[in-house]
Amino acid sequence: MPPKLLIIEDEPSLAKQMKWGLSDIYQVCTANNADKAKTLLTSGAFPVATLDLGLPPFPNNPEQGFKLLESANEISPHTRIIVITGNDEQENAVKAIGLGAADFCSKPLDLEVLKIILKRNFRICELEAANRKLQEEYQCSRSLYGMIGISPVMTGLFAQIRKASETDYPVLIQGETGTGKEMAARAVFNLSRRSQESLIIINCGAIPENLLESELFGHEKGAFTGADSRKTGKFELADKGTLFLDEIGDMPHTLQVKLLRFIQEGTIERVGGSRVIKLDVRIIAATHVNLEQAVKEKRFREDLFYRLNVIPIIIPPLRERLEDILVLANHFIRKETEKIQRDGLSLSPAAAAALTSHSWPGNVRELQNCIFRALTKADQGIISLADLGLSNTLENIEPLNLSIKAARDNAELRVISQAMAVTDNNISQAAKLLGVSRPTLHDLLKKHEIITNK
Ligand SMILES: Nc1ncnc2c1ncn2[C@@H]1O[C@H](COP(=O)(O)OP(=O)(O)OP(=O)(O)O)[C@@H](O)[C@H]1O
Repeated sequence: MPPKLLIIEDEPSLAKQMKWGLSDIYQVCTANNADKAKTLLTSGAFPVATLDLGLPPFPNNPEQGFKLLESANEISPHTRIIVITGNDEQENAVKAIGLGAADFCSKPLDLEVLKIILKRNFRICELEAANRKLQEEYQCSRSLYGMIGISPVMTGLFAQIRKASETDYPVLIQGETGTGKEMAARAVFNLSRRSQESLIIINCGAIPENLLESELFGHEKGAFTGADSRKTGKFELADKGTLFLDEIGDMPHTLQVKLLRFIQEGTIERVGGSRVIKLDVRIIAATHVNLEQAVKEKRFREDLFYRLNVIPIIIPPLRERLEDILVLANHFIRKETEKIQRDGLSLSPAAAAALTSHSWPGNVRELQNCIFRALTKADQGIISLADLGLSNTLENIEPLNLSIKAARDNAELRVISQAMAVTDNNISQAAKLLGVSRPTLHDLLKKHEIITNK
């Protein structure tokens, strides 16, 4: 389909001439007044529009055109407006550009000149659209509702979260402590059609068993000693919305049965009550324990596990996504320094290397705390190795050599040694494997002081 062009022109003969001359290149629509132009622009369907500044009710005055230009910038900010002005109205053209017009073309119109201007502006529009798309994709692949990650596993995880949010099925998020399970649950909720309703969060591991039941399902007045009024449980509070059951692995067996019943039938009963209450709640559960193992050990009901695990989301520990560590660290530095208005702090190379070689048993939360702690210690503009206080990794860090040359030399040495090993020091075969000539390999062997007996 040819791209759409809007011609805003009140002079019927000129509009007709332009339409006739441009219809074989563009899908041309015309508007002979500002109101009609605004209505058409609202669709956002026109990458480019031409605008004759003199519009009714004052065709000899450019003010109506200027006003429309300003509104067009708001109604359809991506439309490039080409202003059509009289030859002797240079001032108006300049003013129009100042108000946001992309270009101008003088009257009397030379159709060939207009075609060149249009072509250029349609091209710019295409490039701008492609750039916006790239930026959106880039942003989407690096973060999702505050979750940062550039590693392939994290970008894959963002895609999984988006998919999960399109349905109403239960989601089971598994991952070590501090990996971002709650963040992932919030992202699923925020992206889902239920995002305007409540997200109710309960940590099943933090509440004693006897209280957890009434916290979740509510109780009737007099249900037990001390129940002097009726209590609405989290399930009812989450009606139409989402219930996030954190640390589901810690849920006692008796409550696992009640949860299973809810998932199967969509109903609950309050403690001490006999009324069956039908609810519409999406369940997201999370745990740091290996639930499959817990099922094997009969600590968790197998049927409930399968009911919850309809959409499994597994968040890998930080040590399995090393690419994310510095991105996260810099994110936390930026976020915190903005808060405390202390710009320009950055990690020293040694500190950066220490962060990537630490094993992070506490995952992202531990990294975040480590950065916050370091920020309180860092003076001047640098966060040093000592500021991080990662005592257990310090001894393991070799003196730093972050030069590209050293990295290349290391890689070179490694592959040459491997090639020589697999070919039993046969220079011709090794050179072939490495994709270099024999003399080059000889030079490289000399450079790396690799001694061969052949
Ligand atoms: N990908 C991420 N990007 C930015 N911040 C993150 C990311 N993952 C985790 N965090 C931060 O790390 C901390 C821990 O995250 P969260 O509470 O979601 O983890 P969790 O797995 O639910 O932890 P727990 O197992 O203790 O319940 C939070 O402060 C969160 O903001």
